[in-house]
Amino acid sequence: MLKFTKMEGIGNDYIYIDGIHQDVPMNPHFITKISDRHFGIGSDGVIVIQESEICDFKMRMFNLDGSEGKMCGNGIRCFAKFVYDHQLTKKTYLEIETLGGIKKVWLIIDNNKVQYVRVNMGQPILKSKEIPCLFDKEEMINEPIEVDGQVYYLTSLSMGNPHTVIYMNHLDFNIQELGIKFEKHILFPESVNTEFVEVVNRQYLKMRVWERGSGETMACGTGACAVMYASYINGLCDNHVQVELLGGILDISYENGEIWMSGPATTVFEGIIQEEVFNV
Ligand SMILES: N[C@@H](CCC[C@H](N)C(=O)O)C(=O)O
Repeated sequence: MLKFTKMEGIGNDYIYIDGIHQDVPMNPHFITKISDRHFGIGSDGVIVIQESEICDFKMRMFNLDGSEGKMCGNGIRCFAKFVYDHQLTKKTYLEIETLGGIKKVWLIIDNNKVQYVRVNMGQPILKSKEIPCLFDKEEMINEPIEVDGQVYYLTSLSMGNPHTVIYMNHLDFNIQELGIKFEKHILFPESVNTEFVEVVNRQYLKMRVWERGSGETMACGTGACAVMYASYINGLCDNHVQVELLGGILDISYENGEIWMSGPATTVFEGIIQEEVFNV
């Protein structure tokens, strides 16, 4: 049997499992099964807490379809709350190893409770090769790309994982139909997370996201950071914005070449996964 905690960061929900004291079967069958909203616990994916040789902890994250993601912005805030609440550490400043690099995280505690979490998300990467994006220019900033006979202007970057940002007049559109076209687009050999953005003003952006491996989610932390930076370099916003997603608002800023993200982290419930679920 495996203990788990269901947590969410503005509606981006994952199943958190302590992989330090338990053996976690990190295979796609197990991930998709427990993430299923009918046959499992229900989530956008799974996050496993591991020991790290270079940091306080290591975060592994898996999307709904079982694919492994390199970084997760909403996930890392909940990860930090998890290790603090489960007394795996007493520290309120943590360095967390991810496949998308080392992230620095601060827990803001009041009344013995984690009130919100602030993360240094590092430097955004624009180089096409490093995203990776098979575009013939070094960077893809507001470039016209034809998708199914229609032209969209794409700004692509990595926040430790790949993103492409598209500006829209409004966000009332069929994301199921459009999102998948970018996720599977030949320009992105490792697939891509796609953010659709409405600029409300220079300090307030609205977005919807289509995540690779999970489809539409209520929120994406790395996506909100990608949106902030893309909007900043396109001259559409200041260096400190509120980003509104379906599940809530994140505070994102760009200071001295690095992106900062602040937002909530919430525990929903805890439970035990029966052995028959993972012994297949
Ligand atoms: N929801 C996440 C991002 C999760 C990973 C993404 N789908 C990928 O595969 O890159 C976030 O909050 O950043």
